Amino acid sequence: MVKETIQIFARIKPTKKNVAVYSVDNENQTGSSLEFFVPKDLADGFVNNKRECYNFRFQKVFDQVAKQEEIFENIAKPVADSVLAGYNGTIFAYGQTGSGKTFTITGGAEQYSDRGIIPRTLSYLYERFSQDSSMVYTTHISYLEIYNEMGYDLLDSRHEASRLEDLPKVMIMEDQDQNIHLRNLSLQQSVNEEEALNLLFLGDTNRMIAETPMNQASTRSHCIFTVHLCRREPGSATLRRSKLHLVDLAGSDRVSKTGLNGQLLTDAKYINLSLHYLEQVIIALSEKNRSHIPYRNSMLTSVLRDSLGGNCMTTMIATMAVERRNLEVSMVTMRTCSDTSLLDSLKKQYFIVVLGHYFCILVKMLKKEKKRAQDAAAQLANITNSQSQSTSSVSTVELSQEGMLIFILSLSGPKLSMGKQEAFEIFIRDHEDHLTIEDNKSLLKQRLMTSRTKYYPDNAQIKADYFNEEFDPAEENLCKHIEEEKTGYKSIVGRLKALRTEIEHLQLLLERSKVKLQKDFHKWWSQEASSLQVAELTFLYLSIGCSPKSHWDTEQDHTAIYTSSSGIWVRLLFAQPCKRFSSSIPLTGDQQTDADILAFIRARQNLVSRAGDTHRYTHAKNAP
Ligand SMILES: Nc1ncnc2c1ncn2[C@@H]1O[C@H](COP(=O)(O)OP(=O)(O)OP(=O)(O)O)[C@@H](O)[C@H]1O
Repeated sequence: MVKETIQIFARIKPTKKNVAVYSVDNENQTGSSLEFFVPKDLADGFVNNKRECYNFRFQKVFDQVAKQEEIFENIAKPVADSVLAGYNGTIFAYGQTGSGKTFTITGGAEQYSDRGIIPRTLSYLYERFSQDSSMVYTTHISYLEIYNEMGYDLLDSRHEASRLEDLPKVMIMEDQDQNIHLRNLSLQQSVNEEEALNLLFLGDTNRMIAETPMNQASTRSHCIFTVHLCRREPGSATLRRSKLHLVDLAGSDRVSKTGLNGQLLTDAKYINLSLHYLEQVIIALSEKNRSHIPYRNSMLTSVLRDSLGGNCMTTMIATMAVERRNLEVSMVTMRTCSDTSLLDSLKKQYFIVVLGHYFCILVKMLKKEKKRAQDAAAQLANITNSQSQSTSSVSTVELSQEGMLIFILSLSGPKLSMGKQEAFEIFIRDHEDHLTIEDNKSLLKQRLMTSRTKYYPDNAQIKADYFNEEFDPAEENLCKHIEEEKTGYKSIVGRLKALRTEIEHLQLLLERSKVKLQKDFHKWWSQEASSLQVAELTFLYLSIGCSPKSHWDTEQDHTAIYTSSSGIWVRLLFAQPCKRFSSSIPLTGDQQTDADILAFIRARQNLVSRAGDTHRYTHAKNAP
């Protein structure tokens, strides 16, 4: 039933002003293509100094006029059908912020016809249930939000009254068979379309929305609306379960271009990182024979793990805005999406590289031949001169016919034009008398044609012969070496990219740890403050116990030195600044001996430690 596991469509958001130049070709049998023309002198910001024409391929491209119904019929209905047949399915909307992801997945609020994929799919599913009396269907709905790598249940009734950080987080659990279970995510039964829609609306009101420079109501999180379907024949205990994930991904903002900062910037970093991991998973899935799929890198891919690839039907809708100012980002979306789907294009690129390499070799060969032919021509000119000076000697030419022909070839390039061929014939005729050429002219011509075939890659035998005869092994080694270097650099670049991603990940973790540390510190400090008061009292008591000749010195803000009359000193470290214990404070108290004072300090050490470990006695020894 499920033929293609990953299908990628493109949808272009209606735009009235400043539309970029593009064309859609849906007539092609192997898919649709979307071509963008980017003139070099685009005035409003995007300077294109590379190509002018960009072509991307998709399963189908839905241009600006496409209605929601058309999107449902072409994209969502086949996936819903496969879910009804018992397979898992996933539909994503991927694209720049403000490009129409939410409009496509959930729909617009202005008119009934703007209903998106979710309400239409629910409607379709319940209609199909009612038509099929041979099965008993049960549906449950879950609505998960992933915001900054944390999962939240959008159907949790505490959402409205609580802050996001106070809500229970959805945790990913994995059983022995590597099945994913989500703790704290509720599954709510919906017996009809109306109940399912109510759950959708409840979840939508709880979504994380913020105003960004690109979209007034931008979804800052990935939202996964899942229909859990269970069907069985009446009277049978055998259940068949399937899931349909309808995913509205957060917008792929270019942080440098969209002027984000603060929380929005942090959001964007999380969003881009998780989209990057999703992209890696989709690329890995589309590669045949790939054993490891990196699902665990992000929460999004972990949650969708059992509904991507394999028997599941995965559909991606690349949404894009085609205003000229959005062109650069839209092209990133297209590049991401079209590359992931059309792995063939990678193979084509590889073929082009190989071809390019072959042409390099060809050019080198031609240069060598040209040189040989030039030498031969010079030799010929010498002989002709000496012929005209001495007519008695027999005319012999050391020039190989091959070299001669190649000389002519080098004048014209691989395609010998008629003009050049005539010139060649005239050249032969003029010099016929001076040449001792065994072959006649027609044979010569025939050889010329044979020689030319060497320059075309279609005759493997000739090519092999030629390479054996003519190819310089040193040059070949050099080429090999350069290729190896190139491959080495490519793998280094790949590793660096992976490292950058890793660093970004670590930075996010670091930021999270910082916040946690700050929280912990505040908690610790409030407890500490009360115990400090006890410690302070102890210290005052200690200072009263000093003899008049002894004194206190503040060494730094947090340390003070007590020096006794006989020169015994103790350095004390305080959690709070202790300026007020300077020697100017008049000391009162009993005349105690140094031994008394040390015994006093020792006796209170436990007390002070118990008071919060704020005072630590670092030294207690005789002064030098
Ligand atoms: N095909 C469409 N037809 C009419 N209006 C559209 C279409 N696509 C998008 N819009 C409108 O464009 C605006 C932005 O769309 P939307 O909120 O769906 O973008 P988004 O990609 O989900 O953005 P974000 O990632 O920031 O959440 C909305 O007002 C929406 O109604």
